Amino acid sequence: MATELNRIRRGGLNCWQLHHRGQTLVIAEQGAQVLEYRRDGEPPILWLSEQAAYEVDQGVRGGVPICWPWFGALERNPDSVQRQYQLHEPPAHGLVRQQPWRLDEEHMDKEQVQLIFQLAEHGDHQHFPPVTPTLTVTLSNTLTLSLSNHNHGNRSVTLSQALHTYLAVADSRQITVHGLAHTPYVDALDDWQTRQDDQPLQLHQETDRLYLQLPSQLHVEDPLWQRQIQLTCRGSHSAVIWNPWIKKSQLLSQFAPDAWQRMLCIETARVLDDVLTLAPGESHEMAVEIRDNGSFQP
Ligand SMILES: O=P(O)(O)OC[C@H]1O[C@H](O)[C@H](O)[C@@H](O)[C@@H]1O
Repeated sequence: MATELNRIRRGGLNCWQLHHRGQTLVIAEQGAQVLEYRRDGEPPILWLSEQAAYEVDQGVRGGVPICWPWFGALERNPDSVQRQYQLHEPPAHGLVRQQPWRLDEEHMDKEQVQLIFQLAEHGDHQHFPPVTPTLTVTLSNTLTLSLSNHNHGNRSVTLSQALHTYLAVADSRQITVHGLAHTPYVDALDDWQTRQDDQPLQLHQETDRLYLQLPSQLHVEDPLWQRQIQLTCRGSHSAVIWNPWIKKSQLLSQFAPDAWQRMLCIETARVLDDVLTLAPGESHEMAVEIRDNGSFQP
């Protein structure tokens, strides 16, 4: 099929659907949230909840929500991030997941398509720092998401952020994540203690870890789907790995009780010691390339 970009509706949300080089990508304007990424005839690369609600003012469970200008609970962020906001009940994962974004630029050729999204109503939000976030989505035979920030104010700004990537897996109990051994992580489920493993990660229970000092490449081996997904990161040395497992799944919105078996979040981030400080006039780019390497030798 030739390259095609169409405006579509998913429930109450305006979205863009892109077909290019045997791949399909769907992006909601709300939150500039990538919802789907798949190769024709193959299992999806990104996980999207079968219970997803496509409603205005509600983040969609799955795909790649953008967490910005803080990640997770604001009170768990370093003081340099927290002190910039005086909010009564700050929402988890910042301020832009439910905001309208707009497609500002599109560039297409035979090799790749690039879509550039900007926040639509940046100036109207009194709590935003003087920083413009931009999401650039590049689809070649891989998907690259790049979140850039430009400080247009006259004071330094510190923020935390994440591309909260939900990967689809055949069975989360069977996968192995390479690249995490000997890397310190903060375990959000164990009193925020710092730990380290000497083996590649395999999941046996609820997992919520903030890895620091990461290498630029991680690999997810999925023996049942006989494929390896490679994540290559730029402009980030931290990532959050999350799977809610059995009990927590029952508390989550838009999440089937057994959906934990079909997903794993690897969230390219700037968190904890890796938060991002931008001087006036400074810009920064954090990107993740998601590549399906196909089959691998176990
Ligand atoms: O339910 P949400 O606000 O989308 O957050 C979903 C998850 O995001 C991250 O991975 C956090 O580390 C988890 O603690 C959190 O539960």
